[in-house]
Amino acid sequence: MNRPIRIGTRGSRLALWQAHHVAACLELAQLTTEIVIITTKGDVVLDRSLDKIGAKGVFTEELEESLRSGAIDIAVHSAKDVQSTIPEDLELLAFMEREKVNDVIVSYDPDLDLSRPDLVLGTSSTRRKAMLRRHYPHATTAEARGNLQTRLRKLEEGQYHALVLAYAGVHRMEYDALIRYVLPETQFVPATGQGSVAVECARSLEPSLKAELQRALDHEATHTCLLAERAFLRTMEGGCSIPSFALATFTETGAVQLHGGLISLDGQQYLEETLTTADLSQVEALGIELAERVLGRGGRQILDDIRSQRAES
Ligand SMILES: NCc1[nH]cc(CCC(=O)O)c1CC(=O)O
Repeated sequence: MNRPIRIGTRGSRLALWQAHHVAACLELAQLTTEIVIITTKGDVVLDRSLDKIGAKGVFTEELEESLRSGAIDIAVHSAKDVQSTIPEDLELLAFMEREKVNDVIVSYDPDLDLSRPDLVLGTSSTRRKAMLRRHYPHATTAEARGNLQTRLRKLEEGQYHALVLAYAGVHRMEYDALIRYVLPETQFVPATGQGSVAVECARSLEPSLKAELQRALDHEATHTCLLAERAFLRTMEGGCSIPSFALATFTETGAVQLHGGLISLDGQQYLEETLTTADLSQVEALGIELAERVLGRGGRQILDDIRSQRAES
């Protein structure tokens, strides 16, 4: 191809890091690139928490429109922000090698004491809020919307003692020096897709170009894990506003282990399951099975409770 690959991205610093990462991988494969910045609803509406904006794909919709119109060839997302079901005419072409998956606690205070009774932690994620209620019941959580830089400014202004964030974003933005604790991924199980970058394209993109892009960008082990996690998420009918969690990893013998579940908003009910398959063609079935078990053991009730609590607020 003799014209540059047009890479669509949101304009936040983390999104741009991801887009430049994609561009660098494509240039290694002798392709030329051009980055096209696209503003999404999630970037504009900053005064409401994500579960109140409600719509699926608040960070992805405008990018998907640009794929359809041909204004861009590929769209780059944090894999975590990609809805569990994407439109028929689009496809996820690649999942890039995953960064460390953990959530971390970030603070300007090097002596931050997590046991202080008046602890205020900034987060807008329903999963993190619920997990914090479970593991740090003495802590209060406060909304922390906006991009990483905005959240860090609020932290610096003293709106919270610390923020709970994904290691991947903190590291990519080079704020490692502010990390006070790395939360164990067995307890603070990450959101589906956390730490990976997803690359989306139109199904109609030229097949030979698709194959070339995939060779340059896709990380097979990450892709396999994300298929399991995303099948789980789809079956949970979740979206980012439901406090479900799932993490797939490879075992030493090359099998895929999926650990996932659901937590109630108050952190009181916690359902988790772990399933393993050595047959890598069955990882999506593994995700579906895990979600069905969680739903059957009381997860359906937790989801109904969350829906009725939301309807009241
Ligand atoms: N929902 C926002 C979002 N989407 C991806 C990341 C972090 C990087 C990643 O997981 O890929 C973040 C911020 C956060 O959760 O701290």
